[in-house]
Amino acid sequence: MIVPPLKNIEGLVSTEVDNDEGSILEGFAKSILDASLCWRDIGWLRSITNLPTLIKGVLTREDAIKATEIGVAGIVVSNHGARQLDYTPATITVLEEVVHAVGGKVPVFLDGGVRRGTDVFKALALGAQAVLIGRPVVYGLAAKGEYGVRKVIQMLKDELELTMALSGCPSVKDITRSHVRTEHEKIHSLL
Ligand SMILES: Cc1cc2nc3c(=O)[nH]c(=O)nc-3n(C[C@H](O)[C@H](O)[C@H](O)COP(=O)(O)O)c2cc1C
Repeated sequence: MIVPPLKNIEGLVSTEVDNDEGSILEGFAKSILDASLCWRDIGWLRSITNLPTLIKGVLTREDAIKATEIGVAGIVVSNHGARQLDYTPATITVLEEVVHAVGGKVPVFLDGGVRRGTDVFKALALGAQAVLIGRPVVYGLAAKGEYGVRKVIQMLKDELELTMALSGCPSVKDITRSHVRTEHEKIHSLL
C-alpha cells in the first residue's frame, strides 16, 4: 500500500503500515480518540465544573437542538478546521441552520475558514455572536511571534471595521441578516 506523505505530521507520527491491523497513524488516532464518548458525558462534564460548557463541532440542526436540550452554555459551529474529513460542509454554510434551531436560547459561535474581516462580518450577519480563529494566528506566531499574532488580529479588526463602514453599520449590533446574500439566495433569485 502506498501511503501519501502527510506534511503536517512529518517527523511526528509515522504513516507506515507495519502490520495487518492498519497503519501506525491509525493506531495513533485510536489511542487519542475515545470512541465511547457520547451526549451523556456532557452532563458529567457540567457536573464537575462551574465554568460554562460550550460544545464544539456542531454542524446540524439536530445536534444543535440536542446540545441546547442538554443544557450547554453555548454552541460552536465547527468542523475542527476540516482537517480530518474532506467533505464536511463549510461552517459558514450551516451556521444559519444551527442559529435557527437554537432560537436564541444560547449563543452560537463559529470557527473554520475565518481569514478576512469580511468573513467575520458574514458570520455575524448570519447569526453568530462571535467567531473563533485558529490557523491565522498560528501562522502569525510562526512568522513573527507575538507581533505576528497581534498583527493578524489587528488586520481582521481593521477589515471588519472597513466592511462595516462600507455596509452602513456604525456598530456590530447594526449588522443584520439583510446585509448578506448566500449562494442559495443568489441561485434562487435567478430562477
Ligand atoms: C494544528 C491544529 C490542531 C487542532 N487540534 C484540534 C483538536 O485537538 N481538537 C479540536 O476540537 N480542534 C482542533 N483543531 C481545530 C481548531 O480548534 C479550530 O476548530 C480550527 O483551527 C478553526 O479553523 P481555522 O484554523 O480555519 O481558523 C486543530 C486545528 C489545528 C490547525
